[in-house]
Amino acid sequence: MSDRFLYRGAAEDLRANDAQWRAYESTGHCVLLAGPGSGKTKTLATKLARMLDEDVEAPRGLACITYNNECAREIEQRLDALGVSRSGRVFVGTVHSFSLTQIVLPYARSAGLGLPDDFEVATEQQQRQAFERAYNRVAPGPQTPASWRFRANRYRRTYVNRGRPEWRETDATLAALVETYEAELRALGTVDFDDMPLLALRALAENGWLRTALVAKYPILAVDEYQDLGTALHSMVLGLCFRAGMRLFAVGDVDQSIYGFIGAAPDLLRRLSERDDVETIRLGINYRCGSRIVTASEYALGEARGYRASDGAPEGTIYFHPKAGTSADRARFLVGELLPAIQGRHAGLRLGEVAVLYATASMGDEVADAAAAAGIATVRTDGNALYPRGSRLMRWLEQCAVWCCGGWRTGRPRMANLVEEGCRLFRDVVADEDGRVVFRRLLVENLWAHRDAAASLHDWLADMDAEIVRPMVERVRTLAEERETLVAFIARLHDGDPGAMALGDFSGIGIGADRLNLSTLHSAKGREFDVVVLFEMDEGKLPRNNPLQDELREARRLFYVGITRARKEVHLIYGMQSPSRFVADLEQRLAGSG
Ligand SMILES: Nc1ncnc2c1ncn2[C@@H]1O[C@H](COP(=O)(O)OP(=O)(O)OP(=O)(O)O)[C@@H](O)[C@H]1O
Repeated sequence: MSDRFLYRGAAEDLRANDAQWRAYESTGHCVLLAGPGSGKTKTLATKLARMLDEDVEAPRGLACITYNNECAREIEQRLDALGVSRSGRVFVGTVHSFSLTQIVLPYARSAGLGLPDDFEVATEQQQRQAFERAYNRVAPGPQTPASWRFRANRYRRTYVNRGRPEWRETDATLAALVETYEAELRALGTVDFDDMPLLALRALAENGWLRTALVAKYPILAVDEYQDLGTALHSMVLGLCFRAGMRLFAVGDVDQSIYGFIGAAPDLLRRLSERDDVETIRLGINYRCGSRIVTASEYALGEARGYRASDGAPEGTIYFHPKAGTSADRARFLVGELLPAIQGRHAGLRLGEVAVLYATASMGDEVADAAAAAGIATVRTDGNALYPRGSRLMRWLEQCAVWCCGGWRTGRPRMANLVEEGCRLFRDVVADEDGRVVFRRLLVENLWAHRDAAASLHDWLADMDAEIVRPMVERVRTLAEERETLVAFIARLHDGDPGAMALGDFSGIGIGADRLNLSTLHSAKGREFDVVVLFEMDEGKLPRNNPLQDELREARRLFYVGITRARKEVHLIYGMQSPSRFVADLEQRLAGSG
């Protein structure tokens, strides 16, 4: 089969599942409501490939908005596997990058956004200082600027239409604080992350020609993880799809909404799915989890959804581990007793197939310490990781490091893929064939000259930054934040012992096959493992003490997301005297179900 039609082969997997097939065959606005492991990403990617081939004529294309860069990568990789060629017809990225690269950067001036031509994305330090100045001017109250900043940003994301009375009436102080803060940013000639969708929305709302231009370029808009994307994206969808004529293909799961605390509003997905002009399809089979884990997950959620495991799925097991002592004692139990027992049960199980999930990064410190003491390698995806795992630039550099540490000999990763991903990262600079040739030469020369696993990581990164990243980022404003991550990491290495971490250590970080995964529950979303250990599932930790109703519901959904990451085994570890109400409830219900 030619590459162009690979998706038709992949579509055969969907045929036996009536709901997936209907989504694949849909012709109008379609919303796919899909529980964990139900194949929503698989269906979405196959449908994207089909729409691109059959419904949209080149040079028009389609845009797919995802929750974060990690999800964008996942979709890009699946599209690659389906043979979707990398022309400029497909946009895959976050709502922020869509707003910035497709609307604000190209049209800021003609859409009358009042930004200087050379506006920049503010660094974290500039944002913090701008907020402190705004805080001093508005003098909102006794708490710290940091706590006001969190609330102000949530307010900004929630009330996106400043023309409506709610903007000022709901909380006049927060409205004033936001406006003063934004004015401070503009005085520096900068915008911040949250500005991007808001500015894009304003540009679209005020300029009919811009909506027309966007619909001409992207007649189809796909949205993944809709429940987590918030009000700005929803308003954009309403304007572009239900007024300007883009066709919508949206995917999400209200039960997996875990970002309400920063302004996501799962109800928007529900409302979308209830519209008369939308075909709503629900997927009911969970292809990931064993049948007992599917049952447990519904108990954990506290709602019956009628999901079932696929035919022939193994049963799966839930284990409860109440343990006396401190959380450090429980971490040592996990590493010293539980892990060997798990590995004993599953011959050949790689550590990368096991994940330890917890509510906050500090709980991960306990496990990381215990693992380090026992000589077990870990890979962390939480706020205390060496750097944010979501950073595309860092992930690309990791892969470059793998190449320098022997990949050049084994062909894993292939240089062609490094060039491809680099071109994608720096796409505003490496725009045409000539640019690609120059970029390829630059990359090959640099990596070839740095093939030494024992080299100092600090020096290697500093060289990569000076030779490749900085010159590129100076011309790609969208990557300013990514480079900040890199610069901060280089500074951290320098403040420690610059020679202490070798390139070989860094190249191993990205390859988790033999490393135990440590992650917050939030960062585990969308991932899957054979065995999941939920660590510190105590009342007061999940949920936190005295939760508000909304917080309690969101904590429950977080618990649900954790359980549904597992294919074969779920382990719950908690203090003997303080099990979370979710754990106690689950144990009782499972006992009752026999
Ligand atoms: N029709 C199908 N037949 C067989 N396997 C399938 C089918 N649909 C999906 N799967 C498999 O089920 C697993 C989960 O699919 P996918 O990652 O697309 O789920 P998801 O709905 O995005 O999950 P989550 O919301 O939990 O992240 C994958 O391994 C996928 O290949």
